[in-house]
Amino acid sequence: MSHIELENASVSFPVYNASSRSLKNRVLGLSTGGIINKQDDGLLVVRGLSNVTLKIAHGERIGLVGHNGAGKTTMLRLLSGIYKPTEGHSHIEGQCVSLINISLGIDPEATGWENIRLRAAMMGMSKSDLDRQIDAVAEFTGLGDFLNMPLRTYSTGMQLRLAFSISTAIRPEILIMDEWLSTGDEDFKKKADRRLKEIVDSTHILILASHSRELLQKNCTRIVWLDHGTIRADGPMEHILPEYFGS
Ligand SMILES: Nc1ncnc2c1ncn2[C@@H]1O[C@H](COP(=O)(O)OP(=O)(O)OP(=O)(O)O)[C@@H](O)[C@H]1O
Repeated sequence: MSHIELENASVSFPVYNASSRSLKNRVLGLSTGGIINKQDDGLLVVRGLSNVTLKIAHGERIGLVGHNGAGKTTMLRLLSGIYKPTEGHSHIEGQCVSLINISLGIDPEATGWENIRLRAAMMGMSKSDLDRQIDAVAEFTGLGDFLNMPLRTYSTGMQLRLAFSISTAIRPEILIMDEWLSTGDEDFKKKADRRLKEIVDSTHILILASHSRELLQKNCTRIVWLDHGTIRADGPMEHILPEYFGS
């Protein structure tokens, strides 16, 4: 059974090249960003998340909301194991795929085929799994002979097709997303939508950070509301969304 637990977890980013002289305490009153602290040694630290305790069980569909800089992306990275808490603990049980930043091509000099292999390796896909799936992934991209060309010769839409096709070839137990990846031209969008929906439906745990009420309403049953790196509210979608967006 997949599950995730955070216990008093914090994520802080030390900032080495900023001056603390111009810092005013009023940053605390701002509606944007995490909390800026000055340590005893004078080092500035931005707290992306502070003391977060959270349990996510098998079957849950979680939506993350909050103002710009509230800590959503930091939380997604923590929940997908990209970040470790700088204080506190995190425990993640289940194979996790994160569809954050998939638009990035990996190596512009490598061909489409090579980039498929690179991304598969980065996602932790085994060689035998990839060998079994690579033809289907290539077919899904619709890129044909361009797969033999270096990525730098692709348009942005073509790069997205490649990234999307390989990133969604796995059926993960935990799926982490920050937007609905509707990419490409009309034709591709339709099949991309279908594939994304299949993955969202089959995953054990979904975690979706979004500013879109409609997207959250459609896909999530529980909402976690972040505010300056802490949890301001956590509860059923029908209760929290009207509170957050206003009814
Ligand atoms: N690499 C970093 N170095 C320093 N500070 C960081 C870093 N990453 C995030 N932060 C800080 O952590 C806080 C939370 O950022 P995060 O990206 O998690 O917010 P968010 O809720 O995803 O915001 P948005 O809705 O604007 O995308 C912000 O104050 C940000 O400045």
